[in-house]
Formats: sequence, structure tokens, C-alpha cells
Amino acid sequence: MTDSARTPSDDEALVRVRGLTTVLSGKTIFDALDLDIPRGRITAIMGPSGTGKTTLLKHITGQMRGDAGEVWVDGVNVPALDRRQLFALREKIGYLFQNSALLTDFDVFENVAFPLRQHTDLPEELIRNVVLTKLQAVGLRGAAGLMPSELSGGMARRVALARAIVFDPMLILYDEPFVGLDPIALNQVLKLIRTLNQTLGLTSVLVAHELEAIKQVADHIYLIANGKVVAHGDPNAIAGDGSPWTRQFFGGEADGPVPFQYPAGDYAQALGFPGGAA
Ligand SMILES: Nc1ncnc2c1ncn2[C@@H]1O[C@H](COP(=O)(O)OP(=O)(O)OP(=O)(O)O)[C@@H](O)[C@H]1O
Repeated sequence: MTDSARTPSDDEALVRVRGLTTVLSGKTIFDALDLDIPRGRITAIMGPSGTGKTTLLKHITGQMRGDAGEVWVDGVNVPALDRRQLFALREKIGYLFQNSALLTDFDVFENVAFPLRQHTDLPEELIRNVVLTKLQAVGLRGAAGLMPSELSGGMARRVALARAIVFDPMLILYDEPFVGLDPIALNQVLKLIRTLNQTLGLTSVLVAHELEAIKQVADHIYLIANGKVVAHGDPNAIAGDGSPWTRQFFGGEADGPVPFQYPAGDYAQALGFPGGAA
């Protein structure tokens, strides 16, 4: 890796986003966005629908590049990496999608073993040990022989989590991990996110809408809107800071900085009434 792709020191922040500007189909998603994801902590990214939360995760993994700015992960600037360096970086990042995305023709064991078989030549005995260790970590070693169709939504999410940590990542990205879970499964996933972050020394980034769940698990929240960070801080402090953004977002108010009305032309004119704007 060249020196120009490496920062001198990144002791506190594992991810450092600086001046990230991204325009997609003519729409500005990020407008000189700056944020830091601290090492070893759990950070939640929140914001109105379509604000670019998933897109931000894709910038961190290098699946997408912005039009300007820097995305430093563990001291390397992701947009400056070549293909080989990107693959090396991605092996250090676990990614948990909302729909779990398990392979339906493979049992639980093979789903977790899949990345190891794809990317390594490890002997079968070692694969078995790694897979069983990861399944034990999510409480599902006993479910190794089940097919995905035999799993509840919460179990499927935990199998996907076991698969996401199979390479012992430094960073794990959760995209909407709580959607569709009943309260018991939700609590199990929350507990796992916390435990894994602590025991495996991970850094976790969560994209989610469920404020109560976020309050229980996250150390820090970034609220993103209109391409920028509009609030950030401790979950309890930020939810009560009284700014228009946090009032609308955390209070679930229908109108506010995010307008209820989608931009439209003159109403009277649209209805054909005289006196509408010309
Ligand atoms: N590849 C792409 N090309 C064009 N537009 C895109 C692309 N990917 C995402 N977008 C647009 O970028 C915006 C942000 O999308 P993104 O999925 O990141 O939002 P989000 O904050 O995660 O939303 P939600 O909370 O609804 O999941 C949306 O308007 C989306 O339509």
C-alpha cells in the first residue's frame, strides 16, 4: 500500500469520512459529509428514508465511490484503493443485510462455511472448528444441520451474523438488523450485537430506524439529513436536544424540516381555479 493512501495515525476513529460528496442521478446524497466512527464502539446511523444510510455503508466497503472527498477505514483511503486492496479490506469487514440473504439450498453449517470455502483453502477440520465456534457465539451450534426454511426470522438473522464474523472482522456493518423481529428475537439480536462487539473487540455500525432499540445498544448516534450530519451524540442526549431535526425525527412528527408535502407546483392552478399562479 502506498504511503499516500495511509494516514499517519488513526488511533481513535476506525472510519473517518471527510468532505464526502456524492451525487446519484442528479440528486445530491452527501454534501461534504464529515463523520468519525470510533474504534471499539457501536455507532448508529439514522435519518429519514432515502437520506443515504445504506449508500454510506457502501462507501465504507468501497462498493460505491463518491464524487469528492475521503473515506478512511483503518488508516486507508478507500476510494484510492485498487481492486486487490479493496478485496483485502472487505475481508476485514462483516456485513449483515436486513433480509439475512441465506443460501436456501444449503444448511446452516454450509451457509456459515460458504465464505471460507470461497476465499480460502483451509482444511475441512479447521473450517468445521471455525464454523462451530461462530455458531456457538450466536447460540445456534445446535442448529447447524437445519435448512434456512426451518429457521425463524430471528434465527436466520443470527446465522447471517455468524457468517458475517467468520473472518474475524475488525468492523461489522448492520443494515436494518431489527426489521421484522418479534420482541424476543429483537432482544436476542441486541444482546448479540453488544456481546460480539465487546468479546470480539469489534467496531459496529448500525443503520436502523428503531430508536428504542438503538438507545439500548448504541454508544453514539449520527443523524443524517440533506446530505449532512444534522445531529450527533449520545443516544439519550441527542433524542432530547430539542433541535427541529431531532424533534421531528425522534418525535415522529409528520411535518418539520422534512416537509409533509412533496415539492409541487401551485395547487389552485393544478385544480384549474382562476387566480392560481400564472
Ligand atoms: N445506484 C444508485 N443510483 C441512483 N440512485 C441511487 C443509487 N443507490 C441509491 N440511490 C438513491 O440514493 C438515495 C439514498 O438511498 P439509500 O438506500 O442509501 O437511503 P437510506 O437512507 O438507506 O434509505 P432507507 O432508510 O429508506 O433504507 C435514494 O434516493 C436512492 O434512490
